[in-house]
Amino acid sequence: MSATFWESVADGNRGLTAVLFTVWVYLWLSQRQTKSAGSPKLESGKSLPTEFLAEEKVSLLTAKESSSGPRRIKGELRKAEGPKSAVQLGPQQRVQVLVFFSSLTGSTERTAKQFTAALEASLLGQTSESDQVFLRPQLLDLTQIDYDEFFISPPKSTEANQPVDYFYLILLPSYNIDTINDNLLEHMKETHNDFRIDKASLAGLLGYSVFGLGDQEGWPTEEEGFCFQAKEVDKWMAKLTGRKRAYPLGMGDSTRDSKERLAEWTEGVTEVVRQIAKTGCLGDGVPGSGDAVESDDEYVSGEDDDGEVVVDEPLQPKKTKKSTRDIDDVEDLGRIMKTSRADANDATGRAPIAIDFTTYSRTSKKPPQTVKEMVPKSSPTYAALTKQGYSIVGSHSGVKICRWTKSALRGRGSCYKFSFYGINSHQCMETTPSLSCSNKCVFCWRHGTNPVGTTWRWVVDPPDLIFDGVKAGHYQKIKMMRGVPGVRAERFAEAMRIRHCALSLVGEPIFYPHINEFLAMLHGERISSFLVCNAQHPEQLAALKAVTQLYVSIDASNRESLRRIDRPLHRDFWERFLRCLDILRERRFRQRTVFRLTLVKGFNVEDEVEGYADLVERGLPCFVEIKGVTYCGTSSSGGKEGGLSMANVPFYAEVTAFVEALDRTLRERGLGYGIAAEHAHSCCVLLASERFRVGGRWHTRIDYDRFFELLEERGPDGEWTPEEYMGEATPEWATWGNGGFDPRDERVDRKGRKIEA
Ligand SMILES: Cc1cc2nc3c(=O)[nH]c(=O)nc-3n(C[C@H](O)[C@H](O)[C@H](O)COP(=O)(O)O)c2cc1C
Ligand code: SF4
Repeated sequence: MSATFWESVADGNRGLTAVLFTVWVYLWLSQRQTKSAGSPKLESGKSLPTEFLAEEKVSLLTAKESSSGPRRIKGELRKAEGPKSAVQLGPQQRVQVLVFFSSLTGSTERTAKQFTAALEASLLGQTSESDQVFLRPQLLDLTQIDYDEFFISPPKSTEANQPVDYFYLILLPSYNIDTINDNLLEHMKETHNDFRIDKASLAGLLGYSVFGLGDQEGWPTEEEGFCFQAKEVDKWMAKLTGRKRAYPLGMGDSTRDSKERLAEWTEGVTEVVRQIAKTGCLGDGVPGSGDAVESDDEYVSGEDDDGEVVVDEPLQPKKTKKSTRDIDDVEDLGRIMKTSRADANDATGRAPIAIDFTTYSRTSKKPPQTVKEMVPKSSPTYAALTKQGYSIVGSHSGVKICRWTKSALRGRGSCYKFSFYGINSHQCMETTPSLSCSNKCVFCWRHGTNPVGTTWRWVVDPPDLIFDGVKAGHYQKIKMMRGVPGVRAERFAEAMRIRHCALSLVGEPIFYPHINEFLAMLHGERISSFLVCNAQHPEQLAALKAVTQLYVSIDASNRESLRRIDRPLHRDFWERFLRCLDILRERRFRQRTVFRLTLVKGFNVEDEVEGYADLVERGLPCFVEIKGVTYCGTSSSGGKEGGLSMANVPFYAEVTAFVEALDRTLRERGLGYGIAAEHAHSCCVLLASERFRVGGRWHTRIDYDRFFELLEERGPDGEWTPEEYMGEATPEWATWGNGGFDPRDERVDRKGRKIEA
């Protein structure tokens, strides 16, 4: 009874308190509105704009509010509206860059002063180009400012009709002793967690970036504390600004490479600030524009490298309107090509080049009946591919950054080609000049929508259009990684120079009639070429000029198994396949040749070791890569006839057991192979010819500079041997038995959680 009484009193009290609180808030808000309507200016504080404040004790403008009531600071976090809407600068809007620093022993202060002066010269030098006006960048010492004035909400201009937008740059040394850095971090945490303040109260900033200084002699790795406070500040700024990281966190060792690292970071940051001035936003798709996920699992996708992709939803083909145009004579080809490519050419001004039917079959006498685009913009394939993150270039080429490129940018490991051949994943472009191929492999996720054919029957885009387009597409996608948490400024800067090209995305690169010209363009820019073909086009393979590494996919060891797994369109698929192996055999002393085996349990693993050994004996490739198929889906990717499930994905132990059996068989036959390297992370093992073992050590890596020298000296048809561009010894960590994970990076699982070694 008494309990009920006291409960009702308490309830009554709660109700009364709520009413009083509401009345009080209402009064407070009305008072505030009246005040601000009459006074658009800030109530106190100095104006920032024009004087250079480096040496001053800076006491700056503030958003001071009445202290008599709770203050609600509103940020402007925008939810996934698309990048362009992130921040819109009006004409003649003024942009103020604020450079914050802290320093105990003076080096960061010196660096920050030089940096600000350089930034000022650079920014003010180009103001006239844009509608925006850059105010002189201001340097602010974190020991001298009031955090409430800068790290709760952005400062406001003192002149109402002259709005200013702010961009923050923070240069911060790390200290594992108590310093001002701890106060700043504490302030940021409190602001973010303060229920009265919007979680992203700094979202009104144009953007921010952080550069950390540390000392790797005392704190060698990030795990051991190198630049740990800069990392923390970067993280909290991402939260407070609603992910407006405009450029990746930079880090430099003040005793070694800080100048170099800072120069890279400065270049990137300056470009971003300029871009903001021109466009009013952080750039296409930059997560910092307001639509990213500040979490570690943002890039979990159902893809693996090299186009061996399987996704959860099988893509349904839609009926497309059939072209009714027939070709009456050869001259009509030109007319039809012109009309069918009109929109694609508008942008480039480059016309498609003469069609070149690549079938070499003697029986095919009739030209195809229509010439159309392989992947028109209006097609379901186009929609499906772009949805999956592919950029379609012209009408039959594609580019996409693979998950390893993203992973390497974030210091989370590179693909097996770094471990085996020294390919930097963050400098690797994955592309194909032909999205079409002549197989319908069960493990190809595009089954059902991809264009297939035994002959090239589409409009042909010129190689320079493709080359320029895929590079632009790749760089655009790299730039989109700028604001992603964990991206390393150093790798980001390196990634803006493509050094490798994996021609293996999807489709069949040698199907493209001008593949040799395309390769010459790659090599002309010293971009290495790893070309994977499906062993169905022997004539094109025979006509192929030098590539850095030449692959054929070996998806099965015998005719029946290959028919079942690749579902080839060519009736003479097995003969074509064997002819390709013979071509590789001839090439083995001129090029690095590779067999790539993709193991699919239930399809091409069981009882096939002897058969694979026969194929190796026939083609004698320099290397044999063996990889378990990847599957990340919930339903069949191949439809009723050939769908895969998790049951088809071999465990790494099953892959290694297979490799050991194959290795044994090859040894028994005296073929001179051995297990050279592994990358357990991607379920991949490398068998190599003894030709690549020197002084008891495997040398699977490539001397890329030497490759280009040979190419330049002797031309793409020139004679040289793969041994001539053999690189240094395979690093110990990559050799068989050592796992193959790059020790510079941090292992994480698919959710971004750290995996202990
Ligand atoms: C007491 C002390 C503690 C430090 N702790 C760290 C640390 O935890 N992590 C790190 O990367 N560097 C650390 N450093 C290195 C400094 O961050 C580095 O020398 C920096 O450049 C100093 O900048 P300043 O001269 O502007 O203070 C420490 C240095 C000192 C003297
Ligand atoms: S080689 Fe290039 S495209 Fe292929 S997985 Fe590695 S980084 Fe990605």
